[in-house]
Amino acid sequence: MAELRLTGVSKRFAAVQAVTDLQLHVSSGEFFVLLGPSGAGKTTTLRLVAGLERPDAGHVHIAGQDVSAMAPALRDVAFVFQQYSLYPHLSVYDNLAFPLRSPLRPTPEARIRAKVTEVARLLRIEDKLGNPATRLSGGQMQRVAIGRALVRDPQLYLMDEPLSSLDARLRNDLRLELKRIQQDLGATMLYVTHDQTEAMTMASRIGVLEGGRLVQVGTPREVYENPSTSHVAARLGSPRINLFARALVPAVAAPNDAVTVGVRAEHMRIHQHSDNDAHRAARVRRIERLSDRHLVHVAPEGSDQEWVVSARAGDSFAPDDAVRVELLQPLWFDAGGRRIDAAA
Ligand SMILES: Nc1ncnc2c1ncn2[C@@H]1O[C@H](COP(=O)(O)OP(=O)(O)OP(=O)(O)O)[C@@H](O)[C@H]1O
Repeated sequence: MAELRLTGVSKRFAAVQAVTDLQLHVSSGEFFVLLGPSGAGKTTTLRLVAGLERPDAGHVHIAGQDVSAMAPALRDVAFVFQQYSLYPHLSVYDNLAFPLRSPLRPTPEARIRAKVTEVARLLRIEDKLGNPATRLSGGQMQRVAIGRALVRDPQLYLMDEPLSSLDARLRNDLRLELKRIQQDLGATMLYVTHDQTEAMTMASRIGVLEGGRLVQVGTPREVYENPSTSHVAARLGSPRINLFARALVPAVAAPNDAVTVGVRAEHMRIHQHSDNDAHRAARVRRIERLSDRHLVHVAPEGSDQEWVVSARAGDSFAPDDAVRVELLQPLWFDAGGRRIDAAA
């Protein structure tokens, strides 16, 4: 497995600047997740690494070698696309064996059989090896597509939303399996998603892309706890962070330039009997009962906003209760959405 380095990589398609001056270092054995909304430049970044696009500027290094001008087939990367692209006339076995039968990598049949069997077992499709690829469920087809990348031992795996076409249950299962497999193999992974749960649970580090620029890189915890912008704050976490105007909480001490406040549901506390003016008066609207906690939706008095507050399952609230809400860990942002230190 190898490290990946992008330096000053930019790519434009006609009027669209898809990625701008990307600096990115993925260490050997790291599971690096590129997270961002549609159009942020995630797929373009993967395609630049795979060699399916040429950068207008900058360089791509894999294992210390500058591959910027190298043909895709010579880069020794395995790419899994969003939609499974299997050979329908071949069996599952032959689909999995296909990359090993490439003239570029002649492999003895006995070795192919061992590898295909091992990967089929990892992905729990051993009993499907004799099936035609078309006689599989969507989830099984996507497992085969992932398996085709895993049978090889490339320097780098590139995965473009490989789980997005699957139903929620299968996505959960495969998320855990992929992470386990990546750890077992010690594989270097560059993985694209717009699903924050995938990013939070799978990544060693996350890079948040917005408008073709990397706006923050860090461990899931760092990015969650210390987002550099209000956009990044909104990208991670479920329920979504509560973002509102600083003017809505005038009694709470704030840095001078603060325009927007972000407070996560678990960083708000509801008081049923409080006369502390720093706690914002609000009214309960509705309660979502989850197994381990309740999400209480409250409206600050005199506003049309709704905040979501996480409360213990034992706490009892009812719609229309008059309450006060304490902000435990507010994050402050300036007019441009940039984070300001609470001490500023
Ligand atoms: N071949 C192309 N020709 C023209 N424009 C392109 C091409 N490929 C990508 N783009 C544009 O570049 C921008 C980035 O696209 P990209 O596919 O990398 O985004 P993404 O973050 O992967 O989005 P999604 O999550 O929707 O796949 C978009 O505005 C897209 O329309």
